[in-house]
Amino acid sequence: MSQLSFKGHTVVVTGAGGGLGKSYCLLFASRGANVVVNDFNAAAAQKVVDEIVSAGGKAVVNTSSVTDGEAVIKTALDNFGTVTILINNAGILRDRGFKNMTDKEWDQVTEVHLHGAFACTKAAWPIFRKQKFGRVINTTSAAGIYGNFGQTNYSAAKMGLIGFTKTLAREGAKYNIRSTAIAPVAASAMTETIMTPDMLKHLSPEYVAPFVAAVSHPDGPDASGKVYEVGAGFIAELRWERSDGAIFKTDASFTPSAVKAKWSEVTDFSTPYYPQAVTDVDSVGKLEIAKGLPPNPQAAQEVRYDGQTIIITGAGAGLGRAYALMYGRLGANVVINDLNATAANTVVDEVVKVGGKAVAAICSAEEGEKIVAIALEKFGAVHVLIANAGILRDKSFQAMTKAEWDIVLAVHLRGTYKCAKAVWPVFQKQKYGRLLTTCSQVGIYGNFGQANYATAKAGIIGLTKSLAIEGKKYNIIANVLAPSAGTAMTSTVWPQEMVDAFKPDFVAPVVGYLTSKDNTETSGAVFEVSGGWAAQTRWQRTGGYGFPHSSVYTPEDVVAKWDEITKYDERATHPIVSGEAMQTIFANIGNEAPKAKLNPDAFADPEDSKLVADAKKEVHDPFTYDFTERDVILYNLGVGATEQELQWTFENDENFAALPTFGVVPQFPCSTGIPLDWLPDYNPAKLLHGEQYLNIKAPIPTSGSLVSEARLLEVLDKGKAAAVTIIVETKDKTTGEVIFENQSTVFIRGAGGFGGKRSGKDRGAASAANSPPKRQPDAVVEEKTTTSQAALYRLSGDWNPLHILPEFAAIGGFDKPILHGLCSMGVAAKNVLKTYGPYKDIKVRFAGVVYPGETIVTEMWKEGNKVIFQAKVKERNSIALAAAAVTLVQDGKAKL
Ligand SMILES: CCCCCCC[C@@H](O)CC(=O)SCCNC(=O)CCNC(=O)[C@H](O)C(C)(C)COP(=O)(O)OP(=O)(O)OC[C@H]1O[C@@H](n2cnc3c(N)ncnc32)[C@H](O)[C@@H]1OP(=O)(O)O
Repeated sequence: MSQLSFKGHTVVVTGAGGGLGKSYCLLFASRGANVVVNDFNAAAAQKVVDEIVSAGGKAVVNTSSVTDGEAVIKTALDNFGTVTILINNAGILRDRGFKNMTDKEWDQVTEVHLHGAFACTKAAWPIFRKQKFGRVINTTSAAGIYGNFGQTNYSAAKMGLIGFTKTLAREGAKYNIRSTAIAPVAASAMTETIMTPDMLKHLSPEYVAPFVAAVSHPDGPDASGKVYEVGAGFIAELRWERSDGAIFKTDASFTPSAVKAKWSEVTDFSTPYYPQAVTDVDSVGKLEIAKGLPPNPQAAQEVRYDGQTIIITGAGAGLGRAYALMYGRLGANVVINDLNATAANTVVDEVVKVGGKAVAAICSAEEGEKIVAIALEKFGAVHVLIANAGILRDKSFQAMTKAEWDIVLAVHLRGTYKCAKAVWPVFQKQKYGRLLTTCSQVGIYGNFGQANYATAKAGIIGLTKSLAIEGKKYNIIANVLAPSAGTAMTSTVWPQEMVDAFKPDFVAPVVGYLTSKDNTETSGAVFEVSGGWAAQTRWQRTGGYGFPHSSVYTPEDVVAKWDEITKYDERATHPIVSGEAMQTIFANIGNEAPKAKLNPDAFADPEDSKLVADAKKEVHDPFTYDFTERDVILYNLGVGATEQELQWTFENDENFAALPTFGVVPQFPCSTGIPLDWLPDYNPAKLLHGEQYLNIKAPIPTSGSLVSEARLLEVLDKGKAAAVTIIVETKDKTTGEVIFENQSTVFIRGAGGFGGKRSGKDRGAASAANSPPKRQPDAVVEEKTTTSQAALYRLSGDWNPLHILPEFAAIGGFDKPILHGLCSMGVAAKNVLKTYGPYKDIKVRFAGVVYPGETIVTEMWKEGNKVIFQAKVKERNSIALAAAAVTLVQDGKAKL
């Protein structure tokens, strides 16, 4: 494809004085974009601008804080009149174990990552909407996706940005504004300590930037609302995967003990589902099923809370109240936190009535220390924290005020942090703690009009996963619940009958099991729960694509490999911890393509037209062909070897071998992978195989891994047709030894007349005319092909429909499907081998078609160490292979 240009685009990159940000700036500028280089460090930003300007690009510095998004975007408007792409890249780290983390360290990280991204995006948003184009790239991290030790603040912020991205994607869709989250892996202080400098160079930001450019381009792939891990040339997409879950009867038998009895069903991913939005669950249907079930079976040992103290924030009503009553019934001491004193005190009385003990903690959920102090004073310990308090301030992103953003993040995310922080030392000291935080499907999938809420709720997932990791050795278990229930909060957005049907009581038992001492295994997990249904939600990651490290991949390469990057097939995985995810990325460091021996300059030709010269410059990915003896046998059968010839058809024969012309097979996908659609009037149905040259440079293995690299060698303009020759070198993947060289010429009827040269260079044996001597042939062998010959030969990798589909053959001008040229060659070459012994190279011209079922007559003339041959179709007395020859192996020792 042609180069993706960013001419006319203005890209704002935050935190661009070095590392990833700088790399983005250089790439966008090199492709014609105007760039705003934002960084606190004026000197660093200026250096990037200087580098761009001296290379002929356009860039300006901005040194504003990202929290002053207006000022950042204003620089773009003042200098370039608009902004089209915003890359929220600025970030800081304040790593610290949770116990010692200060509020300041928490706040600084959320300030830059979350409030910074909000402010810059908010300032760019109206411009994006007005011009009906915008791209937002938010920078997340594996620490946010999977959690990480010592990074609760960073994990929360980074996961928050995923919720933010997913919501922006929904809100921006109708204005052609796309938002994508990427988790880049690039060399950092952390990786420097565990990797050699040689490995680090493969983790350079240049292995991330082309991906960002590709998904930012107007013609780039649509990655809106999606999450990617990118590093070391490896790219994979992530999505949420949900278990089918378990359904419980919603009556008095729905207890934590019932949940315990069915827990393996909740976490069973054998029939997974891939929700896209909050609405992707049939809650009503599930509730109906729940109602019709028999009473729930209970676990043999009842889940109880006698003597345990539970703190519940926002417990004056709704879910919090339902949890409080459940814990009370099971013998717990419950601390009822709420801002509303009357509500809290009422719930205290209710808990006492059902058999528990309770105390009210009347304060904001952000006052974690105060709540914990009340718990300790009254009950002497805390065993469980349920961070449940929450508010809504829904508004479209365009209309959302900073105050609305701030308060929702403060109550949900900071409030959860503060309460967790306050109980943490208690939990650590007693080496026991159960923490349940409250997320929402909005935080998981994003939702229109809830950018603040989605960000806060997603942030809670990141925080909780990190807490689960840090808490492990202290027997602290932390999970996240995304409940749906009719409450005062949901009543503002749900119809009344839904509010009535989805009782908070139908969520509480799941909370009761997860926070019990009976749960010793499940930690760091996310659950969706509503109306008697409970399911687990986890990340699924595509097998991804790793670009080889022979050169840095390009945005165009990303476009070309998009299907592989985003394909969720059997290679997809479910990483739980960042280490697992990183492994694949680090593994790609070893993905070294064989050093390019095919020097592109060697094929440059002053007589080439610009069209051809440009096409020759394209670099193509190497192709790895993994094969077994089965592939060898299949090929041998495809060119007519029989069960009588066990050396070719039985893998345990002591002389088992591939026929020499098998050498065309490993390279075939590589040579045919070179695009030819740049030729004017290119029609693949009009393509015929014209000539083939194969040079066998080493013994042919019968299984293994071979890597082929292809380049355009020659393009000739035959007037009515184009003749294109491709050269391919095939090496053993392990040893690097060259096994084959192939030169394939295709003849594309109707694609000539583009102004190229007519005659090619002398390529020695590869282009020799090989005219048969005037005498009668020295040997003649006849072989009848079968009518299924092409159908069989296809299985060796040439899937061209010309050989099987009558309709396609008709477009190519044939009455019926024709035989593969390489199949006719294989048949004739096998008969040359049987007559004269092994050879080291072979060249043929496909002069006329053969139909499956026809008889191939091979006529041979031995001339020194060469055998010149031609092949005719007996039934039509027409030439099929001309100008053909092999060079015999002198010592005759090669293994057949
Ligand atoms: C890289 C990927 C590689 C592999 C992809 C392959 C995919 C496969 O699935 C496709 C196939 O297997 S197709 C089946 C095998 N091929 C055939 O059956 C083609 C048979 N040949 C023909 O029909 C004609 O020769 C025909 C049509 C080719 C030419 O006939 P005419 O149009 O009559 O040509 P003519 O007037 O004789 O000559 C014009 C100029 O072209 C040169 N030329 C002729 N035959 C050629 C050939 N086979 N290969 C290359 N060049 C050829 C002539 O020399 C002449 O050049 P100039 O005018 O400069 O003298």
